[in-house]
Amino acid sequence: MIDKNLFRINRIKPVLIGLAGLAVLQALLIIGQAYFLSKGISQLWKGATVASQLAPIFIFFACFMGRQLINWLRDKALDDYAYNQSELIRQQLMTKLFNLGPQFIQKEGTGNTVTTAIEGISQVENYLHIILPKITNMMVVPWVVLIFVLTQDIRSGVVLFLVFPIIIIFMIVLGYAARAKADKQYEGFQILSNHFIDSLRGLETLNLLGLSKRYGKNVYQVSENYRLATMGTLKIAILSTFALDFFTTLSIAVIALFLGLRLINGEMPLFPALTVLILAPDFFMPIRDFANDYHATLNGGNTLKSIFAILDKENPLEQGTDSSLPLFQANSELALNQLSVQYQADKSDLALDNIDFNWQGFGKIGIIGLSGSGKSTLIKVLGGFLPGTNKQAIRMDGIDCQHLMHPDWQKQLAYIPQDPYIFHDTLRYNIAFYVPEATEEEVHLALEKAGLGQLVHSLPDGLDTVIGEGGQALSGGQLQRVALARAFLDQSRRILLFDEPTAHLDVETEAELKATMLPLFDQRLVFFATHRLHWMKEMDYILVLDHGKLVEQGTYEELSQKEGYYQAFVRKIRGEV
Ligand SMILES: Nc1ncnc2c1ncn2[C@@H]1O[C@H](COP(=O)(O)OP(=O)(O)OP(=O)(O)O)[C@@H](O)[C@H]1O
Repeated sequence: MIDKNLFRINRIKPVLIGLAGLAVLQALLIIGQAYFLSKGISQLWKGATVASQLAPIFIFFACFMGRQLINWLRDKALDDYAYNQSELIRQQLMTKLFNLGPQFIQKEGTGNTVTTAIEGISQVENYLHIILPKITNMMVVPWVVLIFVLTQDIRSGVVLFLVFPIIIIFMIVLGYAARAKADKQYEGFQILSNHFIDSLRGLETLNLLGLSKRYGKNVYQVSENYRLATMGTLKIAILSTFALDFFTTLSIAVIALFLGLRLINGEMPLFPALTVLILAPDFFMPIRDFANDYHATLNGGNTLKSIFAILDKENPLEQGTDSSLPLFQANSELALNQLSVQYQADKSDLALDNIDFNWQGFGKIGIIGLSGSGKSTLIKVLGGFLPGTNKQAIRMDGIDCQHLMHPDWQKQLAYIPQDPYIFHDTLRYNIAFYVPEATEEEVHLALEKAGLGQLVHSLPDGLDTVIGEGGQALSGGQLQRVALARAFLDQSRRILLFDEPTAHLDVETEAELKATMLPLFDQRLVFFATHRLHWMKEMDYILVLDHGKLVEQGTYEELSQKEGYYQAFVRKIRGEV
């Protein structure tokens, strides 16, 4: 019933101890309130004047105000605590997601990860804020009240004591049912998020194929399933609230009945009877509060569980990052030693199979092969997104490592894929992304080199024009130029990784872009994956991949003169075979 994950929150123990202290104080104030109210009323009943009862009435009000004050102080302290902790969890989650890399997000679904990181965190904040005081109150207040009731009237105390476990059992049973429903609801929510983001991404394709209406029905069905799951959770929540209210009200009525009968028979004086009667609802109040909010916070609890499940995931790229990696320079050496890559540990398929390759200094290395041959996978390994299967898969200037996910390495890289990521931000931010401290002149120079000079002048706000999703639309070629401008701006990034950068550009745009790109390759280590043959003439060395194997390597001249895989590939691409 009480979420174990809560105990993993930072500084939770002192907070729980503090809240328990406040709960004891609350309980004493509840008792004080009932005691002095009953005292005043019973004295007035006996004929005392109002003036003579001012002291108990005043203390009653003081206790009442004290309770409100404690609630206020507690809420304020918890506001800060819940906010700070949820921010901390968000940071931990983001760091973990960066460490787990793009493969993890691909597997989990972007929508799911985004929902967890954005919406989920605010649910966790709400959850912490609500659930912590409810738990401590439920653990403390009823018992302090019960001890006092026992001192006033043993029989009523026993009734309260006996009813309590029945209510707890009810809560547990309904809690399990609610959890099962909430899990289903959360699952529905995740499917809905993934579905929604996928639909948005594919909207253009769906429209082009005239399938948007049919797909709309699909979206409706997914959201309908989510609605049904939500209604199921609500039904259980309402049922459990009803059951709890019914049992607690019944118990209070039983106590009131017996107290009334004993009062009529003269077996009990008015003061203790009234005190017990006033205290009985307060005995049940914390558990009712907990149960009511339990359902409202189930999503927060579920999110916390799924966040911790992500945080607990073993970081595949953590080992072997201890030693620092040197800067890649003109005499540096990079070697791949029997590099193999496997996407799914449970499957035997290798995306790269025993690749051996040595390189010294700067230069341009073309990676060529048919679709699925492993070009992108090799680029991902070189970018540090994927590890090799063996511990010495990569050797950088004499340092062996299983992967290159290392800040020392990654800060030397510029990665230019087929669809470079453009942030919804200004053109300036997007270009100065690697070097935020770049001056206006430097940004302009990089833009000129990348062939974007004219574009900037035509944009409404120049460098401050917002691009990316929802901003000023740019063509595929212009987006590639933005990515190139990033690389031009940061001269310290000496390793360039291109993954089919021109794959979906037309021939003219590609030719223009090529002229822009080639000067960038000077004095850099360039890996250029493509299946467009004309790039190979510009390369110093070529790697030919086939089904994950490095089947041939050499200079353009060497490979062109040999009747090997490269020639076979060229013929295939030209449609000669
Ligand atoms: N995320 C992934 N999970 C599982 N398998 C993958 C994943 N990405 C690629 N693969 C598999 O790894 C192999 C190599 O794929 P890769 O994308 O590296 O080839 P490629 O040469 O870049 O292809 P293309 O030219 O079509 O981009 C393929 O068999 C592919 O199915």
